[in-house]
Amino acid sequence: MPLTMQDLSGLFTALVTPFQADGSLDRAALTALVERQIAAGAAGVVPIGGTGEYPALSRAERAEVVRLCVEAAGGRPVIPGVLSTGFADAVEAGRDFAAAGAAAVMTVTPYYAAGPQEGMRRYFKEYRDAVGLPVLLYEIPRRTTVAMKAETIQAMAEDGSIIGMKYSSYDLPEFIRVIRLAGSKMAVLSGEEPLFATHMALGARGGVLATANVYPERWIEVLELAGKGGLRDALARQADLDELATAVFAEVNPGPLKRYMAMAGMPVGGVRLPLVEPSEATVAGLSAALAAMSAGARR
Ligand SMILES: O=C(O)C1=N[C@H](C(=O)O)C[C@H](O)C1
Repeated sequence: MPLTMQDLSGLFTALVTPFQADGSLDRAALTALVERQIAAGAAGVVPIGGTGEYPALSRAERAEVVRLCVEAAGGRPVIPGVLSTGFADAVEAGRDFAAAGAAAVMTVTPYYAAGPQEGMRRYFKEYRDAVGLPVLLYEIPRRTTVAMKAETIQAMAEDGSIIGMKYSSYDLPEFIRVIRLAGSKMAVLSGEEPLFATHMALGARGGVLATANVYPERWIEVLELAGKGGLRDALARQADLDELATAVFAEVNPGPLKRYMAMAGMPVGGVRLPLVEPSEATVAGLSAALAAMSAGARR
């Protein structure tokens, strides 16, 4: 059965891509990471997004990562990122991932040569028809400079181009407009950790979160509190995670996150160029966040 918007609820972990000391894929660490997420109750996993370093991987490595995630996910949906700049490469990647067993793809708005809103709507309509997999729109203006209008997202949902989207933006008024215009036609997932509880309270059905690599259970707690209308309790439960998010996103993700994972006893190797190891100041922030999370675990 193809994935539908009803399947897009709960926590989806934006997976890092573990590397060995020589920079090659660490297949065993990736398998263990996926199994940990599924055991914790994640609804599915999202490999090779920004957190998974899509731009730094070869075509063959991306397909291998998807295949390994499908093997380890025990039937839970694997929804790989497609971060190619334009149509032909994005279609090629989507077809590779379909062959590797992906349940859907999370495809970023085309960037560098982005086009107007109507061009974006037509792009995703043709893209959906070309890849033959359900598609989630991935909007992240801070990385792409592309911001979608709620009306365009509504049109994309109504013409069947998308079954959902990851909303990675701090524009809360537009988020509310997306929920109002399109929230009954496709699933909105939050991609902004500091806004996650608020997005849930405003109508998101779940999230695609990077720090869930380390703390899936805590994010599921926040999700459940917010989903039951307990926004204040959800925000309180999220407080330690907010300090972690500030430290993790102090530099380009996933450099700080991978270092934090090593500090937390989950070694996943380093990042590939042009990303570099986090600065001393960022590591100090990560250490403070780890102390706060450890203290919070005892509460
Ligand atoms: O890889 C992802 O999916 C995510 N990427 C964003 C980023 O790297 O900026 C962050 C978001 O939490 C998930």
